[in-house]
Amino acid sequence: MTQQQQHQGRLAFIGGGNMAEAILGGLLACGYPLSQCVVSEPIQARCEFLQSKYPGLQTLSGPDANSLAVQGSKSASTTQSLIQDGSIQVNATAASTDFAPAEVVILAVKPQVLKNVVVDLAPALRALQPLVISIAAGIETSAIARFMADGVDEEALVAGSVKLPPVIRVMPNTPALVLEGAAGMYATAEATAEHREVAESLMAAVSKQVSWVETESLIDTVTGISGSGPAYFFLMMEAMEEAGVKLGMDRATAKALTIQTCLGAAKMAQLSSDDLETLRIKVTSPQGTTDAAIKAFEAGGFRDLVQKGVTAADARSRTLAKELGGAKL
Ligand SMILES: O=C(O)[C@@H]1CCC=N1
Repeated sequence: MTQQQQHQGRLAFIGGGNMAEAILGGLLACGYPLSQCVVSEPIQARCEFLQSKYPGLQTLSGPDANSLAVQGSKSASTTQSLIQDGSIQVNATAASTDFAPAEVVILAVKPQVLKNVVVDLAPALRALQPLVISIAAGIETSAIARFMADGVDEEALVAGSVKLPPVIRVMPNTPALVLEGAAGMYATAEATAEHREVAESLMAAVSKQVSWVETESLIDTVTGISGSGPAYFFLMMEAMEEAGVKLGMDRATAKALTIQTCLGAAKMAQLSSDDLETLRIKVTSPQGTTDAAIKAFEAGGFRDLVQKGVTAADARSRTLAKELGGAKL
């Protein structure tokens, strides 16, 4: 049994966008049971798309969809009545409308709506104590804890009479869609070793690289490197394709050569025991063609530019944290 298959508990995805789909698709590809997954997604057309792609998947849409996804449905008749009163639509095969409360809740909504979503779910989360995994960029675990504590006396929290669920923050990236993701993870002190293992096994289904960071601020740096990173490589590839076209090559050839070069370089970097600098030097004959290109890049301040780009993403992640998580409820 692979590590990815170890945890097979009830999973609730809150938000059914690209990243949720990537994680779900990867888990199913690794043998995770479809009947254990439920997706709450406000856009009905998106639910239908997910249903057609993953036949039998339970998707929920409507005002109570998030809490139903977390709390589960005690019986098919409960679900039926919810459909009849029009407040919720449950798309599932009749046999699987009865589902248990979530053991893991994956918060996969845009950072801008995370606060409202978590505040709405707060009583259910406190009652059920699932492992909460957030993939929202920029929202700190302390903010998520504050949203989950909505309406609770500070004293009750301090005294421990009200407990908040453990939170693990993940910054995945879109190559997860093709099972080649890279993810950074941060766990709060409340998360146990078992919680960490569950979160890691879920993310490992779609990520070839899963790295834990010891301080939460490093999640902002993960965002600057691997979260936003695919776009940097796409930009580089766009520029190389364009350069080929300007030099007289047809676009399709320039694109294909660029993509395979990027893939080949990444694979070499991954498989070789040489460091990145040595790999570069091995391609670069003295006074040769690569040497000419690298000199042009260095003269244009390439490294400094990359530093600036990564730093800008890191800084934006920190600003998002202040904008979206900082305000007291
Ligand atoms: O650009 C963004 O805000 C998100 C976070 C990392 C990748 N995309």
